Amino acid sequence: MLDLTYEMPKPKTIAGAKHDWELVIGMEVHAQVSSNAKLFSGASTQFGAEPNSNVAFVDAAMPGMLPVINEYCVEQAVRTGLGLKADINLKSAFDRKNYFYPDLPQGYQISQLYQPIVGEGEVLVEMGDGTARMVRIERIHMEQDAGKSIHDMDPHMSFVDLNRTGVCLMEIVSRPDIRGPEEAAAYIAKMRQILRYLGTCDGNMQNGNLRADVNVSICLPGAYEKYQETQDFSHLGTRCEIKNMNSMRFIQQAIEVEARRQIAIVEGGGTVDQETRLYDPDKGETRSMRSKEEAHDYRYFPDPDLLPLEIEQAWVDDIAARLPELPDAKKARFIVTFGLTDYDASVLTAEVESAAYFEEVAKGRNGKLAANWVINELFGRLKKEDHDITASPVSPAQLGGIIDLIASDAISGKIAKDLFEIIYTEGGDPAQIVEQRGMKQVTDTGAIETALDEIIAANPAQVEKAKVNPKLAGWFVGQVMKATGGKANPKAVNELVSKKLGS
Ligand SMILES: Nc1ncnc2c1ncn2[C@@H]1O[C@H](COP(=O)(O)OP(=O)(O)OP(=O)(O)O)[C@@H](O)[C@H]1O
Ligand SMILES: [Mg+2]
Ligand SMILES: [Mg+2]
Repeated sequence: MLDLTYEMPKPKTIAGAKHDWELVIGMEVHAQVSSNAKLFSGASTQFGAEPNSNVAFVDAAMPGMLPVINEYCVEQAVRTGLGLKADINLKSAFDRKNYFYPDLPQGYQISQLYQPIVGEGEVLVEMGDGTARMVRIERIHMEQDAGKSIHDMDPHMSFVDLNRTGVCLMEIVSRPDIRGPEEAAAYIAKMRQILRYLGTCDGNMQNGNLRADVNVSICLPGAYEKYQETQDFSHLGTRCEIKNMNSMRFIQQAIEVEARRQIAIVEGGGTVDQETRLYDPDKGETRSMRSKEEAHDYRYFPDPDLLPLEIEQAWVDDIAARLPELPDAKKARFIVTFGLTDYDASVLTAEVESAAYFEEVAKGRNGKLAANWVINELFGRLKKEDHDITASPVSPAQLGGIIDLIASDAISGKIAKDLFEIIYTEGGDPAQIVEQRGMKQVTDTGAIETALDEIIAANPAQVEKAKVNPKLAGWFVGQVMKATGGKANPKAVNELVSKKLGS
C-alpha cells in the first residue's frame, strides 16, 4: 500500500479582544446499526412505520420481559471497531443508565459504561488541501436508542412513539483531537464514509441515523500541545457539549458560535461551566439544556438481566478476514493502480458505489481519462438532476465504450461529449451510435486537405496575413473543423495547416 504522509492542518484560531484562542473538539457520534431487528428484541427497525407499530413487549418494558442480545448487532459493532483499527474487547458488559423521560419506558437505557465492546482506535481525517490529522478514537459502546416524544401535533397534548425504542446505537467517542469546525465536518464525513463502506450504519443524517454530540472548549496557543504530551486534561479549557446534531453545516456553525461565547466569558473574567447545550440554528446561538450542578446522577450499575458479553478471538479474526476494502486503502490503491491525483482518488472513493463504478470503467483503460470522464462528465451531469451514481442512466460499459472510441481516435473529445449526451438521454451502444449517426472523426488527411484547400482558395487575404502572423493559423483550423462538422481530427488539421501555411 502507498504510504501517504500528510502535513497536519493548522488549528482554527479565533481572535478575541485580548488573545488569540484555539479550539479543541471531541465528538460522540451516535450511529444507528443497520439491523432489521432491535438490540434486545425482534421488533423491526423500519423507518417511517406507523407510530408504535414496531414495539415488542420488552421495548415497552412490560413486567417480566427480558432482553435477548441480537448477535448481528454485536457483529456490526465489532466490524466497526475493526474498521477504525480499534482494539476489540473480548469481554464487555451492559450497564443501566437510569433517568426518567416519557420516551424511555424502562426508566433506564441499557448502555456500556465500564466495559465497552471496542477500545482505542484511530481515523485519518483529510482536509482536501493535502493536510490530514489522525483523530484518536477512545471507545465504541453499544446502547439502546430512546423513543420519540412528539409535541407539535396538538397544542394541548404530547405523544410518544416507541418505534425507535431499543434500536441499537453505537456511540463512537473520539479523543479531543479535532481542532476546528471544518475538521469536525471532515471527521463526521470520514466516519460516515467508513460506516457506509462497512455497511454497519447507513449514515443517513436526515433520518437521524447518524448524529453527534459535539464537545467544545477553548485554550491559548501552546496549551493543547501540553495536553498531548502529558494527556493531562487540566491543560484544556472546560468543555460544553452541544447535543444531537445531525447536519454538517449546523455542526460547523454551532462550534464557532459556542467557541465565541466561551471566549467572551473567559476574556470577561468569568469561567465556563461544564454543561449540555442545544444549538438553535434560527437564532444562531447555543442555549443551556442542563448544567453540571443539575447534572443527572445516572446511577449506572451492571444490568442484572444480561450476562457479560463474551466473544471469541476466532470469531473476531473471521470477521476481520471478511472486511471489505476501506476508504484509505482503496484511495491509495487507486492512486497507484490508475495513476490518479490525491484529489481525484478522494472524489472517486467518497462513496463505495462510485468507486466500484469507476473501477469498472477504468479496468483495462487509461485511468486518468476514465477518472476525467467519471468525475467531470458523469458526476457533473448526475448532479444537474440531483441523481446519485446508482441512478446513472449511463452504465460503466457504455462509458467505457465512449472512452475506447476516444482512445482509438475514432471520435474527437468534442464529439465524445455529444455522444455521452445521446447515451445519457437515449441509451444505446456507443460504437453503433457513432456508426449510425456518422459521428466518426475524419482522420483521412485527403478529406481534411480538400477542405483546407477550399478554405485557402477562398481566403487569399487571410493566407497572406497568416504567413506573417502565425497566430492566425488557429482561424484556419477552426474553419476546417466547421467545414467537417467538428469531426476532423484536430491533430491532423493542425499539422496540415502549419504545413500549408508554412507557419
Ligand atoms: N476539554 C475538552 N474539550 C473538548 N472536548 C473534550 C474535552 N474533554 C473531553 N472532551 C471530549 O468530550 C467527549 C466526552 O464523551 P464521553 O462519552 O466520554 O462522556 P460524557 O459526554 O460525559 O457522557 P455522555 O455519553 O453521557 O454524554 C469525548 O469526545 C472527549 O474527547
Ligand atoms: Mg458519551
Ligand atoms: Mg457526552
